[in-house]
Amino acid sequence: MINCEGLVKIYKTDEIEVVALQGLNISIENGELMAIIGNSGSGKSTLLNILGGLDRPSAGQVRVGDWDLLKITDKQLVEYKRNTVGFIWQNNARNLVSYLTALENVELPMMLSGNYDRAYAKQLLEWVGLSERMHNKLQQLSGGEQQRVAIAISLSNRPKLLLADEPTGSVDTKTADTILSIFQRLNKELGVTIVIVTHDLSIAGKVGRVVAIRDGMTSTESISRNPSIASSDWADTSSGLPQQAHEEYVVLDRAGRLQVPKEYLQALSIGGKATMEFDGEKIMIKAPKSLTDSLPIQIEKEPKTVGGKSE
Ligand SMILES: Nc1ncnc2c1ncn2[C@@H]1O[C@H](COP(=O)(O)OP(=O)(O)OP(=O)(O)O)[C@@H](O)[C@H]1O
Repeated sequence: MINCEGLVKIYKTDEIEVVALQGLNISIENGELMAIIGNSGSGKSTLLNILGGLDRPSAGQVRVGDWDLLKITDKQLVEYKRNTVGFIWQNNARNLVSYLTALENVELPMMLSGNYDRAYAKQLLEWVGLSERMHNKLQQLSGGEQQRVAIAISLSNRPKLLLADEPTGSVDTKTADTILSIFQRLNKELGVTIVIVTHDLSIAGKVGRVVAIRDGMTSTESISRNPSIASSDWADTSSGLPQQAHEEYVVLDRAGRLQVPKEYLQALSIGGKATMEFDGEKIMIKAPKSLTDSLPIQIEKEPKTVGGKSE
């Protein structure tokens, strides 16, 4: 469904350039329910905005289904956003109208895109557990209920891909669990591919695959052994993900490059250089033997002499 290779995004402002994605690789299968985690500023929202057609990539390859998002024209991008992708944000006020009912809110984008279908709008609200509240005005609904309306709206164009940026960021744990169950159900019943960007490790632990982004590149990937295990049974790993349920892998790009966590490098005082050994089974990266070796540039203490003259 999604394939990004060497994806680069550079934001240019008057004075500075920010490299938000620096050669990111990721593949997401059709029908997957997965999460993307990473520290603030690591490039998660940038990736999601590019996949959602809200932002343009600077270089690299990014494909969603048959669409090539690097080469897509502005006109095609409108069609892509209308037919292929649905979006959910943390701040749902962005796509809800407070003086309309829940049902009218779902019907509105259908009318605007010329695909009005009242039965389907009702069906969507049932799927998100709001059949009893669909005639209530938005302002009469709780934050969690409003977020569920936002999920229904995101599906109103029958997208193949659903992108959710911190969908549980402003709700309590119980509501977050409800929202995740809705995603699981939609994923299973509609077959829609769902990508969730989240800081919430308990959410991340309940999906099939979690990809961690660090400094605009994919760093590690955790694959669920058994997604149905309750998160409270799990022990934490260094990434904070449930150990018994997820197996963590480091991600290598095509050229064999990988990211070594800063903490590991700092713990061994590895600077610009390291030694690497292969013993037939393992690859070991170690700090250089002397401190001088670890400096990025080696400084020669004695000038070399050639034919009696200093060089
Ligand atoms: N429109 C923009 N103009 C300039 N720089 C930007 C813009 N949007 C994002 N950035 C920069 O790009 C980098 C990645 O930002 P991004 O929002 O993708 O990170 P994030 O992982 O989603 O962070 P958070 O979890 O805080 O939302 C950051 O350094 C950010 O300051």
